[in-house]
Order: sequence, then C-alpha cells, then structure tokens
Amino acid sequence: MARHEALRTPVFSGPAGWNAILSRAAPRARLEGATGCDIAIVGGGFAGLSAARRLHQIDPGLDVVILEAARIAEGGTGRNSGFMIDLPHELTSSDYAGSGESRDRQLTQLNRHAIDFAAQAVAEYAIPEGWFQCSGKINAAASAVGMAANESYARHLRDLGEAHEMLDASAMREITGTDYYRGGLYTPGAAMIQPAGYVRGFALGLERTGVRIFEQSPVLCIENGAQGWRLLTARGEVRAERVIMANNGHLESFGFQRGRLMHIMLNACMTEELSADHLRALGGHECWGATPSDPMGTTVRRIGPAQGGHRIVIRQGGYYRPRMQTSTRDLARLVRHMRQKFEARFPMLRGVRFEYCWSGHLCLSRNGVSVMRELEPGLYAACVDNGLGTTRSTLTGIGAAEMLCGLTSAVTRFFTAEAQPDRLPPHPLDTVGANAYMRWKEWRARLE
Ligand SMILES: Cc1cc2nc3c(=O)[nH]c(=O)nc-3n(C[C@H](O)[C@H](O)[C@H](O)COP(=O)(O)OP(=O)(O)OC[C@H]3O[C@@H](n4cnc5c(N)ncnc54)[C@H](O)[C@@H]3O)c2cc1C
Repeated sequence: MARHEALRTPVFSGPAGWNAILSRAAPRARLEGATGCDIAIVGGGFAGLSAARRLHQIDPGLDVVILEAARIAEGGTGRNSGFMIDLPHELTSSDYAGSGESRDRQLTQLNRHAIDFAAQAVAEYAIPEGWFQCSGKINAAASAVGMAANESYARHLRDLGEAHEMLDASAMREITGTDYYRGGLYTPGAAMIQPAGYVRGFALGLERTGVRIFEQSPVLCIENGAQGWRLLTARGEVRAERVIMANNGHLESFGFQRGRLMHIMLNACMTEELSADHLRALGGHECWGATPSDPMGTTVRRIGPAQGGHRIVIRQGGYYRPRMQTSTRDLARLVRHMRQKFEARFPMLRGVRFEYCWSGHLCLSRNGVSVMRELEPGLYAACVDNGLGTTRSTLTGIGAAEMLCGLTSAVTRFFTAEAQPDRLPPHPLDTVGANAYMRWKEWRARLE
C-alpha cells in the first residue's frame, strides 16, 4: 500500500488583497466525515479548477471533489498580479525569451489554448467582464538595462512573427500617468484578470455543474489500498478511484520530486482606493498592466472600479524559501522596498497608503519544466507553475484531466515529453546560491 503523508501544509502571509476588495464570499463547508467520488483533486487553484472543468467537459457523469487547504482565492491563485500571458515569459532569462524558437512557438500556442479555455469558462460561468479582460500588457523600461531587454525581446518576437509595438516615453506617460518609464513594449495577447474574482466565479460555475468543493480542508495523507485512494483531512476522508495533485510546490510536501523544486516567495502590495484628487494628480488610463522589461524588476498594475476600486498594485522581490513560507520580517522588509518603488514611480501619490500587502508561493524547476504526469497508478500531478501559473497551471490541469481520461492532445504530448525537474544543489547551498543570484539580478534590474 502506498502512503504519502504531508510534511507541511500551506501557510500564507498577509491578506490576499484581490479577494479582500471584493464582496465577502460565503464560506464553503470543510470536509467532515467520509465521502466518496470518482476523482479527487488536491488544491483549488488554477490547476485544480481547470482540471475539474476539463474532466466535466470530457465526461459530465464523473463525480469530482476538490479539497482546498485554504479558501478559494486565498491561495497562490488569489495572490498573483493577474497577467495571463500568451508569449514566452521565461523568468530565468534576462528578457523573457525562452530556451529556443521552437519551444517558444509551441508554448505560445499552448498558452493561447489556456487563455481560450479560460475565456470560454468566463462566458459559460457568467464571470463579470472586469475580472477577465483581453487587453494586452506592456513590458515597461526605465533604464538602459530595460530598454536593451525590450529591444532584445522585440527581436525575438519578430523572429517568432508575433505582433508587438514599441512605445516611447510620452506614450508611456499617457498610459501610466508617470514619467518614470523611458519606453515600453506592448503585446496584445495577454488577458488581465482580477485573480480572486476570476477564480471565485470559476469555482461557483464548477459547483453548478456538480463539482463539490471543500475549503479549509488540507489533505494530510493520501494512501492507496485495495479499494482505491483515500485522502485524509483533520476531520474527514474522501475515497476516490483516482486523484489529481494540483497543489503546485506542495507536491514536494508529500515526498514527490524532493530536492528538485525551487520554492520562491513573491510579494505584492495594493494601495487603498485612490481619491478623486489622487486620480486627477495621476492622470493616465484607468486600467493598465506593466511587467518589468527585466524579469527581476517591479510589476505594476492600475485597476478600476470593475476590478475592486481605483488602486495600484505593485509586485517586487522574490526569495528562495524551501519551507514555502514568508516570515513577518521578510514581508516587512519587502514592503519597505515596494514603498520605495512605488514612490519613485508615483511621486504625485505620496501619502497614499498600502492597504494590503501579501506574499505568495511560486514553484519553479531549474530546467523550466512542470510536473504533469502519472506519479503512481491512479495518482496524477498537475504541478510546478514555473512562475506563470495563470496559463501554465491551467494547462497542467487540462493535461492531467485528459491523461487521466486516456486522451492524448497537444497539451498532454507537450508535458509528457518534458524531462524531470533537474536536481538542485543540497541544502543549504541551494538557498544561499539561489538568494545570492536573485539579489544580484535584482540589483542589476534595480530601476526596472
Ligand atoms: C505576488 C505574485 C505575483 C504573481 N504574478 C503572476 C502573474 O501575473 N501571472 C502569472 O501567471 N502568475 C503569477 N504568479 C504565480 C501564480 O500565482 C502561480 O503560478 C499560480 O498560483 C499557480 O497556480 P496553481 O494552481 O498551480 O497553484 P496554487 O495557486 O498555489 O494552488 C494550489 C492550491 O493547493 C492548495 N494546497 C496545497 N497543499 C494542499 C493540501 N495538502 N491539501 C489541500 N490543498 C492544498 C493551496 O492552498 C493552493 O490553493 C504570481 C505569484 C505571486 C505570489
């Protein structure tokens, strides 16, 4: 009998701001007592919810249960910046280009498949328009380093035949209201989501199709016996024929891929609602999204009433944390950094408070691969987001559902052809090495 106990379950630092600015969602039941189903899914983020939707599309008769450790939209999926990006977005490169033209073409096609899948869910589940907008995004450049990265990425996009537009400083000022940026590279294919709104609407839509979701029900142990799989929580258990692990880096907490997954904690702050005076002083467009031209820079988004109020969301600073947690001290230090970044960009908004500051978890592999495969008979993984889970985890979820149902597709072929995640150096060398490398890269991109 296979038995996998969870070494740790998710711990979140700071409130998930995107969720906090929406009207309160009614809590779902915790798992109490015993229940059975055909397929149990561990984790209710992009991957888990997408897997449930794909399972229902393939066979509406399947009985599916999702067990989420936190509440829907309070985990990593509700803590990101909401850029659902179609193009290559390789965080370990200096300009987002991936490891080769052919893989980048393939990934772009797959990312667009994920965005289409999400757009269909938005239509079918009647998710409000403001929570999913195909408005494109900008790679914003503030220094010579950023301008060079944009030039280099634009060359890559030209080679791939992808649409893009270079923006000069005055166009950037017109959009963002600040003269901080020297230029930008606009690409039209990204969808901008209100992550909490999107994922809450997605979960409600799934429930209307019969999927059962239990919140605050961390799975503590999974075991396989003669009667299939048993998933144990503190107060209940689910028996299932098959299981999809959609818990991203916490796959390692169950003993899988040990020493091969990089756990990065990323951080973000969201301002209080901007007053009419602030809005006048700021100018610019009501909604825009700017990723940094250098992946180690600062992401900024401005949102409007359709997303939860006129606010600015800023993201900066990643730390390698194998225990998958951000300490209060780490978060306080990062909030100070983000304050500096905010004030440098928006001097006209001095005094505007950060209302919500939080940290969330990314899981990368050194060689940029995900883990979407059958781990043991009847146990599947849809894990390792590589920093772009809005699309990549949507895809791993789709792929795991298809594989479990015996289908092959471009998605399953892509992931099953991937190598294993590369092994990392042993602790504490991995932590010291990764953090030193990230601090150096951040220093180089300090103006971006
Ligand atoms: C500040 C920040 C900004 C980001 N910006 C972007 C962005 O703009 N675009 C983008 O694509 N990505 C972004 N990301 C990354 C993105 O959030 C992740 O890639 C995405 O959340 C991964 O989705 P997932 O479903 O694979 O995993 P998760 O969202 O982490 O979902 C996994 C779920 O599993 C649950 N879980 C874990 N263990 C258990 C257990 N034992 N039992 C039950 N449930 C369990 C967790 O609670 C969690 O809800 C950002 C991340 C952060 C932190």
